[in-house]
Amino acid sequence: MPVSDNQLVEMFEHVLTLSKVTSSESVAILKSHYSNPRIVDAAFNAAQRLGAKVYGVELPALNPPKAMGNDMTAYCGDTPLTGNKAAQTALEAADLIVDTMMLLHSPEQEQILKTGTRILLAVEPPEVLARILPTLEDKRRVVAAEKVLKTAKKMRVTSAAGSDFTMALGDYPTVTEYGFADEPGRWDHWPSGFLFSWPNEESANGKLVIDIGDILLPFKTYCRESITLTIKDGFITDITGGFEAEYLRDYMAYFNDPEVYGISHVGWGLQPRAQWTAMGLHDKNDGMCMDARAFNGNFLFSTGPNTEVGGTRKTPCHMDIPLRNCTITLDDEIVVVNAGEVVFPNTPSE
Ligand SMILES: O=c1ccc(O)c[nH]1
Ligand SMILES: [Fe+2]
Repeated sequence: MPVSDNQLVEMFEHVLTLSKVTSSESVAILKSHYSNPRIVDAAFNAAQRLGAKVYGVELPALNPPKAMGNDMTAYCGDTPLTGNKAAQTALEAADLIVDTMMLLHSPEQEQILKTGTRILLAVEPPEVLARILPTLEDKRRVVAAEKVLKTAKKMRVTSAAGSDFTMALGDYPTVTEYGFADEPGRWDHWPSGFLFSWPNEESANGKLVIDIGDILLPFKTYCRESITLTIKDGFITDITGGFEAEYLRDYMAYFNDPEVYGISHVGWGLQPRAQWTAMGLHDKNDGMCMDARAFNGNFLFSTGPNTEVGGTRKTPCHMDIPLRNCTITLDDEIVVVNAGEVVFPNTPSE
């Protein structure tokens, strides 16, 4: 439902406070013409209320010739910041950047983070920002899971639908998203509440069944008939099923790039306030549907680029695919999700 301007400013004040913004800091509001002006204004006002030095950086939009649709997560790589050294310098000067235009996981974003600048992405509709307003409990829950994932050497994912997928872990970092950027050099996304890592190169093998009701992003569709993916040595080698499989095959083939079939980040959702059903209540252009990525107990896997963690796959085509009812096991013994229920670390869901 509609969120008032006043509530929006109060929420930004809450999240910027959790992000440890102080009156001795500078806050840059990064925007483009397609940013939500109400979010831009609320971020400006909230940062000023906290006494920070606030400034805006506006970048002209970039429309890559092969990009389709309006979901910014669909097409990774170059961004409106690419090549704009002056703007990047202005952004690196900030202690915290509120990104309302979506730098995604671009190389420029990584360079900015390396200077110690914090980045908070906020592009979802105000109703979603309100329903999944970050809390310290969100951080506690996600960080508790991070302790388990970051020491794991192997992940196995199974499901009654027929998935049986394994991979080695450890070569890439673990990334947490709990909704606020409270540590130097941290990127986070409000709203969120999940964590992920990447399979060691060429180690992902097996079968993943995208079952009825599972979600395909950026299509923003609930699968109506199952799709079976065969994965060999880190790459999808076969996509079978009916119409949904044909649509996915056609979309990925459009990029004419073998790297689109690479398995990218893998992890699970830990946000009880995110709902599997939420996507069905929004238009496709309302945002990127973080409910789908964060709902409690999903297995979220993705395809395509892995440059943000030093990988070599720079392909622009990025799919995020959250599955329900999976069992995720780490190192053959620690079950973190059992048939879609978060079971370890045992943390009370709100
Ligand atoms: O918050 C996000 C959004 C998209 C994505 O691919 C990862 N994390
Ligand atoms: Fe992703």
